[in-house]
Amino acid sequence: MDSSLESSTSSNGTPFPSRTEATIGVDFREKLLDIEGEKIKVQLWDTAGQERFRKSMVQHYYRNVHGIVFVFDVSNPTSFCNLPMWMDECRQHSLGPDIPRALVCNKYDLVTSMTASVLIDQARHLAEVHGMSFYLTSAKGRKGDPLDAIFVTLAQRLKIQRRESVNELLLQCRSESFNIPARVITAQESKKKWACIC
Ligand SMILES: Nc1nc2c(ncn2[C@@H]2O[C@H](COP(=O)(O)OP(=O)(O)OP(=O)(O)O)[C@@H](O)[C@H]2O)c(=O)[nH]1
Repeated sequence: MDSSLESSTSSNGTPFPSRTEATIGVDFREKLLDIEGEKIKVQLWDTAGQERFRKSMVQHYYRNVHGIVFVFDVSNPTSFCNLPMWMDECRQHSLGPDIPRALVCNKYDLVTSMTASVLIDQARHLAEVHGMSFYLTSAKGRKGDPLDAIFVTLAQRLKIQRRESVNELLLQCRSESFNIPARVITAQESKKKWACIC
């Protein structure tokens, strides 16, 4: 969504746009997060929701995706019903289940927990089945909404994944170093091998 006029204040204290333009293609933002003392720059690619503005969404944008946030409008059940289509779109672009993902049930300020309880339960279940973190949010002025938590949690999960794959690589290097065929190893080669283990 592209914002224009600004009026009320959103949950994180920034002005909430009173009128927005539909996203055409993709919109891009950057956010600096502090994850366990490490500064991590998160790039957010917001894809157009409307089919007619999504034509320009080429394969290129799906490359190098490290996390996915599915957002639906809790006051609009159709947007929930569209979720399988979005999940399928990700699958078609080779974004596997190993990529951390979150399901965000937004515009919570427009419903009551009574009227939306069935939809929220279904969404929570969908998130559980697909291993996604689940959030109830309102981008509009509800104090304490977990907007930052969505991205912090994704970044934390990515950090853990990275650590695990580095450990795996190190283990692989170690086991490979025990399988070297018996031959003379030059000083240069042996340096390389140990550099990998360290
Ligand atoms: N009340 C309320 N309005 C919201 C909230 N989030 C977004 N909006 C409003 O909803 C309208 C449309 O925004 P969205 O439907 O989120 O836009 P989008 O999903 O990015 O749609 P595209 O740009 O077409 O991809 C705008 O007028 C926003 O100001 C929310 O949490 N509460």
